[in-house]
Amino acid sequence: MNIALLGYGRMGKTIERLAIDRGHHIVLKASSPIVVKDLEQADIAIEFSLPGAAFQNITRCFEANTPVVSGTTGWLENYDQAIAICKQYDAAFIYASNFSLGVNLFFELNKQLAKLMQRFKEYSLEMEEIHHTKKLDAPSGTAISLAEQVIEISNHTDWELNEFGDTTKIPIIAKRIEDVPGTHRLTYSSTVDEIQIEHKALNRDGFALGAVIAAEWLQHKKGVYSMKDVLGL
Ligand SMILES: NC(=O)C1=CN([C@@H]2O[C@H](COP(=O)(O)OP(=O)(O)OC[C@H]3O[C@@H](n4cnc5c(N)ncnc54)[C@H](O)[C@@H]3O)[C@@H](O)[C@H]2O)C=CC1
Ligand SMILES: O=C(O)C1=N[C@H](C(=O)O)C[C@H](O)C1
Repeated sequence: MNIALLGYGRMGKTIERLAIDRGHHIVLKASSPIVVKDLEQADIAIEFSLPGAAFQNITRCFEANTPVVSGTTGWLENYDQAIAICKQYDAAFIYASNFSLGVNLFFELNKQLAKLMQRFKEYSLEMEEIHHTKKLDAPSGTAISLAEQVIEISNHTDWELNEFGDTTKIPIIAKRIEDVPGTHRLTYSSTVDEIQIEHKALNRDGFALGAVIAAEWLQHKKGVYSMKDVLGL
């Protein structure tokens, strides 16, 4: 495939390496806003940029009828509008807060555990996410996805960042430590014990490989999909 990389930072560069290993060609490396014409050589776009840039990049792809895979976090207040534009142009789109196989398996584990725990009121839940100090958004997109999965199943009504006061809300503690690629941990605590699940990324290759696999899967499709569709979960 001819791939346009929209965003050529830590993720863009990792995706480039893995995509070339899989026999693909990089035809665009964009680090600033694009126009429709920039996409004319591309079979697909992979978008990992900044929260303030993602919506415009994604909608340019819809206008160009270039299928787009996006992993940028922190822009989801515009997600519904993006989906409407995707449908208007009969385009193709996958967004995931986390493209790694491991985190997508962890999402399934999280839902199963939340279902099991919801009857047992003696346990309270808290979540922790740890990322490198260059990360712009908090909490992470993955932490928000995990919280939304629990909220759908349990009596929690919302999540809150670095606050513990309201027991109806899931506290998410966001820590920033040099060079950490991404760790997510959920802890159910009672007065006598703790049950904990954790996903720890060891580097960025899992995120990048998942995005390339999603792009290969999306190439000849129309419509809006998720990593659940790609992985058959
Ligand atoms: N969904 C997933 O699996 C993952 C998502 N992410 C997310 O991906 C995003 C990017 O992460 P990193 O690569 O670590 O960030 P980064 O800061 O290393 O790279 C972002 C790049 O976007 C460029 N950029 C700025 N404006 C642009 C525009 N208008 N169009 C295209 N590029 C533009 C910047 O110059 C920069 O090089 C973040 O939102 C992060 O949270 C990161 C890892 C995995
Ligand atoms: O910014 C990052 O680095 C990451 N961002 C994603 C998120 O916000 O969940 C995915 C991964 O944890 C790395």
